[in-house]
Amino acid sequence: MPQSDLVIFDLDGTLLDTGADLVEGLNHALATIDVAPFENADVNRLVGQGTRVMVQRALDIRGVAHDDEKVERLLTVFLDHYERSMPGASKPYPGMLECLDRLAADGMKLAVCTNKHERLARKLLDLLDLSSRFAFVGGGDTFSTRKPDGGPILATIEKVEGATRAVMVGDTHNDVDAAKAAGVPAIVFDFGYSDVPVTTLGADRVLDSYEGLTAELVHDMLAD
Ligand SMILES: O=C(O)COP(=O)(O)O
Ligand SMILES: [Mg+2]
Repeated sequence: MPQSDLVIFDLDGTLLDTGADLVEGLNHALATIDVAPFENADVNRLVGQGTRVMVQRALDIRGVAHDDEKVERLLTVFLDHYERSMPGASKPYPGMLECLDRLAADGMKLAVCTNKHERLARKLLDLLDLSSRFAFVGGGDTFSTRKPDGGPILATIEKVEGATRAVMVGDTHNDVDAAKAAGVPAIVFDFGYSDVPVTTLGADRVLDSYEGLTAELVHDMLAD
């Protein structure tokens, strides 16, 4: 089996602009208990640790007391609505498809490591006709830990046959911290859902568009 370099992508805020659909689904769930809706711009303080944490954060921000049962009930309403509405307005960021094409043309393997439920991630990628581009897709419930732990990154590398070295591409501290914990170089995009300036995250490279993500950059980073 020839060795391939692997580029691991985060999903929400990195491959796909999913924020409006996540906020819409959240608002649908919150409306059932008369909690005021959020704006799309609030996605940065809500998304990142999976949908259960998104619901908990929303209730915390609104000052609504919650127990496991309340969170579970809202999560079920959210998931049902979100999944039925897919793909909604979720779409690739500009230049993403061309980027995947050129990395694959260079012989690189591609994978997804997201904190989104694996089922939701796979379904969304299927509906957008993107699944065949990835050698492996793992979600927040695929492994025993989730980002910012390094485990999911190491497990993703193991799952992709022939992959020994990888670069992680993401949008938040979860991605950079997970990459560091796994000993893998990190690239962050500045157009995603980080709640702090991405320049403070400690990534090896900060990019403002997919145009800058070239096979040459990945080779350089792996050679460093
Ligand atoms: O759904 C989330 O909360 C985070 O998803 P991500 O890891 O793909 O950014
Ligand atoms: Mg993300």
